Amino acid sequence: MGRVVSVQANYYQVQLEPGSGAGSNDIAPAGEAAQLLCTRRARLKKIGQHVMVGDRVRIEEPDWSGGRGAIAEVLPRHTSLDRPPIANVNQILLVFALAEPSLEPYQLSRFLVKAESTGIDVCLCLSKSDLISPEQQQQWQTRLEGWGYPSLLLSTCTGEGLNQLQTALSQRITVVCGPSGVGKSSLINRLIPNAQLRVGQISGKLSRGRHTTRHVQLLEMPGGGLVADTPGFNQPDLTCTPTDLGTHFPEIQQRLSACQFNNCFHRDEPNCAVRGDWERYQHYLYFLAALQQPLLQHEAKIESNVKLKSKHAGQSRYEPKLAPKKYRQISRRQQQQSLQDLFRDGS
Ligand SMILES: Nc1nc2c(ncn2[C@@H]2O[C@H](COP(=O)(O)OP(=O)(O)OP(=O)(O)O)[C@@H](O)[C@H]2O)c(=O)[nH]1
Ligand SMILES: [Zn+2]
Repeated sequence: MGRVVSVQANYYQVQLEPGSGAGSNDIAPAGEAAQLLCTRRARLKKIGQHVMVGDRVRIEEPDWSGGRGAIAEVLPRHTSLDRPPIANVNQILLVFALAEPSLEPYQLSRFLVKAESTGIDVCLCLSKSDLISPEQQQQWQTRLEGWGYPSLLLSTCTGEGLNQLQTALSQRITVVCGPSGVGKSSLINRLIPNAQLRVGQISGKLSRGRHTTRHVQLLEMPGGGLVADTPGFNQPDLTCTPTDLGTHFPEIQQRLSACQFNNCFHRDEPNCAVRGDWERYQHYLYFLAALQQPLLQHEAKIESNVKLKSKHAGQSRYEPKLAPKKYRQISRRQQQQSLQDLFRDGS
């Protein structure tokens, strides 16, 4: 048995589990490499079984001296991420710098919502603690606790928090993410000395890091556990539904039992207990509006193509409108116009 730690074309680098295998030929002889370069059995191709980084796999016919093998089976995945494409991740390490680049609350919120929407545990780290005073550090921590997130202070310069980070990463599969230039690669390099990930320089004026991290790869921690670096990106897109958005805010979850509605957007519903003066309420409203916008457009399109038909017993249903004669098709401009009217009426 082993774990796929990287994929290149049709080859899979598999880290072997210590002492795995039943027959004598299945057990790696002492002193042989702990990784095998594997292909995927034709049978797996036939059934459309893909192999991802993070997959736990069974290897057949290992060639110990050549360092080769063939993947015969992919075990069921516990989780599966799209970006980066990694299976069985059980922790997201979200890294934000306290300075250089400065911590933007909306941006952090967006990353938190995105991370929560995967359903995977989130561990929040505040890096470059050496750049701000202990009082300021404390202020940030207290503020983020108000959001529902304890945070770990880190610095690769002073070494603050690195032992705790090592403990947090051991025995788990962790993906490290966050904006560009916050020090993700530097942290991994400190924890895994032979990782040798490229560390970018903050580019002068913009205080933005360069995108220097690529290739999806799981690296083994000295104390156990696997970790993947990801390229920094500054604005993750939110893909959850407006209805689900509230479930990604710990503050809303805390207040939910007091809300009397089960389909509430906590916006202007009367007597909603969630609406209120908690700090991220404005973030919530902002994201909600952004998520609802495309839906409104979609609904407007449907409504312009159907009409509501009343049926007996108070029932009604939508039926397609009779198509206008071909030569009298309405212009795009008119269509736009009517969509805009709909928005005005609806708002
Ligand atoms: N002051 C200070 N600087 C740091 C610290 N950690 C990293 N840096 C610097 O921050 C810059 C960016 O570091 P990286 O490790 O490349 O950041 P990254 O998050 O991997 O960046 P991307 O690969 O672009 O996503 C480098 O110049 C590092 O030397 C820290 O703890 N304190
Ligand atoms: Zn409510």
